Amino acid sequence: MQCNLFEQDADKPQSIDLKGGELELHRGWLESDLATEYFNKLAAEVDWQQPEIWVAGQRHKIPRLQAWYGDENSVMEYSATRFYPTPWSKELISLKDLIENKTESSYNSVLVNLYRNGADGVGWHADDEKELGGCPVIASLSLGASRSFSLKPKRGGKSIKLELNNGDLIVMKGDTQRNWLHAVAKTSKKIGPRINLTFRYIFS
Ligand SMILES: O=C(O)CCC(=O)C(=O)O
Ligand SMILES: [Fe+2]
Repeated sequence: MQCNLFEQDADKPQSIDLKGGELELHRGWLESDLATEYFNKLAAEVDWQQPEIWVAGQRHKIPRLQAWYGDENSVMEYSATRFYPTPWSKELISLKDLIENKTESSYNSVLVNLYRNGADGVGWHADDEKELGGCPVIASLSLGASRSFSLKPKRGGKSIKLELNNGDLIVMKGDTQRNWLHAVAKTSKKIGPRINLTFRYIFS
């Protein structure tokens, strides 16, 4: 068995080695009781919507619920739809402040997704909209049920799968959005709801 020469520092994120991308993983960044408290508050209070998008000439409801919060000027385009942010709630601004401190980056908006069960997911995509700039830092917090988060190189090659649990925080940065796609696959497993928050900085 190979031993780790360095003691894991609980405060230090794990760096996932992506060729042409950077990903930080902060396991259990929020302690599980606190993460569950945030989950419950957000599930009840977020202004959940189920937007429709165009896929191959047809309108479809996205397979999850979604909401967009942020500063007034952080307007976002996603799958040919414009999203105007709802003003920050108390919980969301407190999470934003904590995550800004932790990740030493600033954010002016957050996309919140609710995966109601295993039938909800998000297909392969990159968060590479022009409003996010060339090298976006995207901080992604997971609350509630565990789900598999996958990444695969745009040019083809091996994919990477991470199980994201209640309270885990990942940060995608550098060229990750330029070179990699990510997804949360649907699953037939009987699982409960999960909320994911991706904090972003929108240039307008
Ligand atoms: O739910 C997740 O972990 C990812 C969500 C995502 O990729 C997005 O909102 O752009
Ligand atoms: Fe994404």
